[in-house]
Amino acid sequence: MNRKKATLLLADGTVFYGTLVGKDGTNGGEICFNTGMTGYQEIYTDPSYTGQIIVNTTPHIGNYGTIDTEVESAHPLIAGIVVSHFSDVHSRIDATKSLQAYLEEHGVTGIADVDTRKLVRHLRSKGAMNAIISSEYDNLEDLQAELDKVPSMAGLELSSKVSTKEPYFFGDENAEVKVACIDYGIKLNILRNLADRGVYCKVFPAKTSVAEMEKWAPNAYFLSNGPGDPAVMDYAVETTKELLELNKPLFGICLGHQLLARACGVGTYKMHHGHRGLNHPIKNVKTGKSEITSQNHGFNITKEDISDNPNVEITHVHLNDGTIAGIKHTSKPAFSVQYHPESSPGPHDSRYLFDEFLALINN
Ligand SMILES: NC(=O)CC[C@H](N)C(=O)O
Repeated sequence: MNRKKATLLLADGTVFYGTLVGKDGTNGGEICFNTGMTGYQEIYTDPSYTGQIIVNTTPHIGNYGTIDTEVESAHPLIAGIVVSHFSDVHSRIDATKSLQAYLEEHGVTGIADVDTRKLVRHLRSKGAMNAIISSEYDNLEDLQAELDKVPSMAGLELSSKVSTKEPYFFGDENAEVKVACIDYGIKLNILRNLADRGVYCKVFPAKTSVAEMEKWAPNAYFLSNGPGDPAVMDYAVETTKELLELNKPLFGICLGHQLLARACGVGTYKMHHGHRGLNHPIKNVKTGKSEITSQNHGFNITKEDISDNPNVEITHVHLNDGTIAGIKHTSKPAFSVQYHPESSPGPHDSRYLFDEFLALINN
C-alpha cells in the first residue's frame, strides 16, 4: 500500500524516516520499546502506557487485526507506535477490524518502515527519552518545536487523569469476597483474574478516601498498575499508609507495588530504559523457583532503602539485572510485585499471586 511519509524525531536529535500508519497527525511522548512477540492490541490498550510511544521489536505488526474485546481498557491512551513492517492485510477469522482502522478510530498516529532494531539499540544505549512522530511536518525545526511541548515522564502524575471518574463494579455481586480496587490506570485482566477467583470488585477513582471505600466494607484492597512517576504520587502514598493501618489484605501490581514501597519508606527511581516485554525472568526468593513474566515499567524501587528497613522484605528479584521485583510487609498482610501476573499479553507463570491474595483474604 502506498502510505504517506512520516518522520520520527528523538530528543537527542536522531531522525528516522518512514511511512504513516494510523491517524494522520503529530504526536509526542516518551519513546519506549516492548519486546513481546504478540499481544499488540493488549499492549496498546494498557493504560500504563499513557503518554508513551511504543516501539514493537517484533517486526510484523497488524497481521492478525484487532478484536474489540481483546483490550485492557476502553481505548488506547498511547502517544504513538513505531514498527518495522506494518501489515495492511490481516488474517484471523474472528478479527473485528484491521489495526489501521483501529488506530485511526482511536486517533493513534504511528510510523512504519523504521529500522526498529537500530532504534532499539540506540534507546538501549542512550536511555529513555522523548520523541515525536509526524506525518504533517518534515522540517526538523517544526518537529523540534512540537517535541519541546512534550512533558518529561519523570515527575509526571497521570493516574488521576486516566482513572475512572465514578466507581463501578466488576464480577458477581453475590460473591463472598469483596475487593476494593483503586484505579490508577487498571488493566482489565486484573479484574478478570479476581472475578474468576470469586471476587466481587468495586473499582474506585484514584483519589477516593479510605473512609469512603470502607463504607462498602471490602474484605481486602488492591492497588492497580498505572502510568506516570510514582515519586510524585503523595496522595496515593498517604492512602496506602492508611490502608496498611486497616490490617486488611492488600495487593499491589506495578505502580501499586511502587506505592506500597513508598508507603513503607522505600524510594523509587527512573530506570535507564525500563523493562517491557513478555519474557522477563523473575526469581521467587521464598521458593527458589523462577517465573517468566510480563513487564512494563520505567521506574523501580530503590534496593538500598530496603536493606535496613524493618517493614519490608524482598520476595522477588529480576534475574536480568538484580532489580527488586516483589516485596511484602513484615507485619501487615500486604505484598506487591513490579511485574504483571495478569499478563495479557504474556505467560501465566505468575497467576499464583492472585491465589495467594485470595488465600490471605480467606485465612
Ligand atoms: N505498569 C505500571 O504500572 C507502570 C508503573 C510506572 N508508571 C512505571 O512506568 O514504572
